[in-house]
Parts: sequence; C-alpha cells; structure tokens
Amino acid sequence: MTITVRFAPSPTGYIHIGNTRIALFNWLFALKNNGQFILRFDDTDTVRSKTEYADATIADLDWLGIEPARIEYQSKRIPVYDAAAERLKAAGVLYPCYETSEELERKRKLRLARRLPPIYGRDALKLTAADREKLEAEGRQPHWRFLLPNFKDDPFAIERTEVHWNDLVRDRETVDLASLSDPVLVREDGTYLYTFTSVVDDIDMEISHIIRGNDHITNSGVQIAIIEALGAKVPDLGHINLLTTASGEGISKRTGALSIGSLRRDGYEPMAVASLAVLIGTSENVTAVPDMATLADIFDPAATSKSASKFDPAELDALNRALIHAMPYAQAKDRLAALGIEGERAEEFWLAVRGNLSRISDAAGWWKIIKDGPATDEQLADEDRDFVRTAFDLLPREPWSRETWKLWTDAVKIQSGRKGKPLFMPLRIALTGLSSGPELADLLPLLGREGTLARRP
Ligand SMILES: Nc1ncnc2c1ncn2[C@@H]1O[C@H](COP(=O)(O)OP(=O)(O)OP(=O)(O)O)[C@@H](O)[C@H]1O
Repeated sequence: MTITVRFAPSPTGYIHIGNTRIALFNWLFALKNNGQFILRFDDTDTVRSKTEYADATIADLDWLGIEPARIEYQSKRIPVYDAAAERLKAAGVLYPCYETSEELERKRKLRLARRLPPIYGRDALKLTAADREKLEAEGRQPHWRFLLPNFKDDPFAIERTEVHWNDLVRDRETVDLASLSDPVLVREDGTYLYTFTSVVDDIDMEISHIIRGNDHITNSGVQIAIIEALGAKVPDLGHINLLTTASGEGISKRTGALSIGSLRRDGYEPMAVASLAVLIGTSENVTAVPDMATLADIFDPAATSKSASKFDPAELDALNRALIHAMPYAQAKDRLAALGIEGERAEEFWLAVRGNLSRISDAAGWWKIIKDGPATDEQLADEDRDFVRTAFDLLPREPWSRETWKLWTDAVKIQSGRKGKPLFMPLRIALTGLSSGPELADLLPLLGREGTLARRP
C-alpha cells in the first residue's frame, strides 16, 4: 500500500508548536514508511484565511526541513466538493434545513426541557416539497445536514450508534453518533464546512493515514460515516495529544503564541524545535536529535501519551545548547558568515566557542572579543593588576598552540605562587572582559601572542 499523509492547517494565523507537532508526526511517518506528505490548506473560510499565512506556513515548514510532495488549496477545489455533495443529496443523506440560529436555539431549549439530548431533532426531514418551496419563496436559503446513520428504518428515531476504529495512538476509539447533531456540511451561502471538504479530499487524494490532533476525535466519528456514505475506504486514523503552554493554557493560531516564526527569530535551531515538538509527551527520552532521519528512527506514534503535554521553552533552550555544542563547523558555516565570522580561523574559532553558546548568534560577541578586544563587563580588581602585568611578561614565544596556556600558567604559578581561581580569573578577565567563557587554552591560539599582549593592563 502506498502511504500518503497530509497536514491540513487553516491559513488563519501563523502555525505554532502544536500544529508543528502534527506536521512533524505526518512528515516522520512518511519518511519512515517511504510515503508522501501533502500540505493541504483548509482555506474555505475566505474571511479568515489569508495567503500571507499560507505562505508563512510553507516557509516555516521548509525551515523545519519539511518538503511537501504537493501543496493543495481547498479554495481551488470547489467543483470536487460540488460533485460529492450532489452524490450525497442523490443518496438522500444530505438534506436541506431552513431553521435560523434563533429557531435552532429555541428548539434546543425545548428538547432540554423535555429531557432529550440537545441535538438537532431532524425536523427538516419532515418537510414536504411544498413546505420547502414555500420557505424558499419567503427568501430562505437552505443549509444542508448530513444524516448520521442510525441503522434503523425510522430516520426520526435516534438510536445508539457507535463508530469504532483502531487508533494508531489511542488503540480502540469509539464515538457515539447518537450524541451528535447531524452535521451541517453546506452553509446557506453554498460554502462547505471543513468536516466535508476534508473527507472529500482525503478520499480524492488517497490519504492512507490521517494523523491529527485529538481535538478531532469526534470529527473522526462523523467523518467515518461520511466516508462510508461516499462508498470509500476509511483511512487509518491516529489522534495525537495536544500541546499546551508551560502554564497549561491551550495554544491557538489566533494568539500568535509559540509560533514557529517567533521561535526561529529567537534563534532556536530547527532540530531543537523538531526534537521537542515530537518527543515531548511520548515515552521516548527528550533529547536533541541532530537530523530528521535520526528522529524518524526514534519516532513511534504509538508511544504518545493520551493526555495533553506542556511545552516548556526552558527545555527548548537546553536542547538548543546541546545541538550547538556538538554542531560541526560545516553546518554552522553559512550562518556564521552572515554574522561576519569567516576566513581561515573561522573553524578554529567555532570549535573554541560553540560549547559556550546558547544561540549561534551569540558567536558574534566572542568574535568581537577576539578581533577587537575584551568586553567591558568585568574590570580587573586593583589588587590583581600588578599580578596580571607580571604574568604577561611571562608569555611564551610563538608558535602558539593549545599547549601554550598550560606552559604560560605553569610559569605564572611558579613566579607568583598563585594557583586555582586567583590565578586564572584575573587572566580571563584581562583577556576577555568576562568572568566565564570558552577554555582559555582554545582562545590563546586565536588571539596570538601579539593579540594577547595588546590586552596587557
Ligand atoms: N495545541 C495543539 N497541539 C497539538 N496539535 C494541535 C494543537 N492545536 C492544533 N493542533 C493540530 O494542528 C492541525 C492543524 O489544525 P488547525 O489549522 O485547525 O490549527 P489550530 O491551531 O487548532 O487552529 P485555530 O487556532 O485557527 O483554531 C490539526 O491536526 C490540529 O489537531
């Protein structure tokens, strides 16, 4: 079987870490199974959907390393939905309703008062052709509901009807259709709802596995009924737990919080974001995975927990540092060049400083310290000034290597009687203007004898 998956966001805002978890689950599933990944924009809501958001989503996915085999826009596929809607109408399972929202609300209250479930009572099914003509003559346009199957001859009886599937993540899953209203699939203005367009596209695009957030579980029950009414095979389904903020709040595109764009601008590495977005809330250890192929090997949708998981940016910081600390120069090269860090010593510089960086952009500060002189954060204490001056007189001759620092400080130790922090810290401050940073053994060859002497207080 060809594996085809899709990520189907609505372009109504910038995708966030929660959406990204779903995009990545689909992408890794495709990678692992030699399948294809379709990006499909659910942009039928023409008021809220914006091209700018769709373009930003493509760019965000690209930054993460997700390259869709196809990009589809539902707004360009209306004739496909028209044809499928006609088929459901012809089969008698898509029926016109004329109630206004006020009328529906009144009926809902009446049902509650009668201790009936507050769902749509299917009154429209009782309308005759003459009733409908009359309503339309009054200027009412119908919206169309899908008749959920109730396996009884009497369509007015709402019997207990359960839909089951074996979820990739949650094992046996059940939705009781009797507790749901017949869903509206076509609005009064003829536009289609997501519940419908998504099913039609999943069939048309031969989606083999639908992997999405567990906010869609009820939808899935309804959609299975629609897929069956259209005579198609139900894809395998997997519902992934949702991510919340560190304080437990929901994440929505509407707020813009934890958007991929903002994480990228904050200097996080794509694989730090991907590692956390995929491994959080699973039984796997959360580690910084250096590339997608390795993440695909580790990835196991069945290991996902059923309850929501908190996305903590502090964890992202730790993963980001771990990736940078181990990052080869070749991988950082272009971004370092964009910071002005290039030339024959750039690689040596990178290897010296990467262990101290939280972001690649932090390298610029160290490059400046090496090129232009110490930072001004820390000043030498008066009592250390003479000690440092004398120490500089003991600097070894060139050529300089990683051993130079030890040679130098051994000599300084003998001459001054100082050791440990009282010996090293004043030298570090004189050389860098900071009280912490990369190994001085690595910095000395970069500074060279002349550059080091220039820092003599
Ligand atoms: N917090 C979340 N955690 C995990 N998955 C999520 C989260 N929010 C949405 N998703 C999933 O992202 C995919 C794209 O959904 P959609 O575009 O509707 O996103 P949304 O953020 O829920 O949208 P909106 O905020 O506009 O309502 C869906 O599979 C959905 O289940």
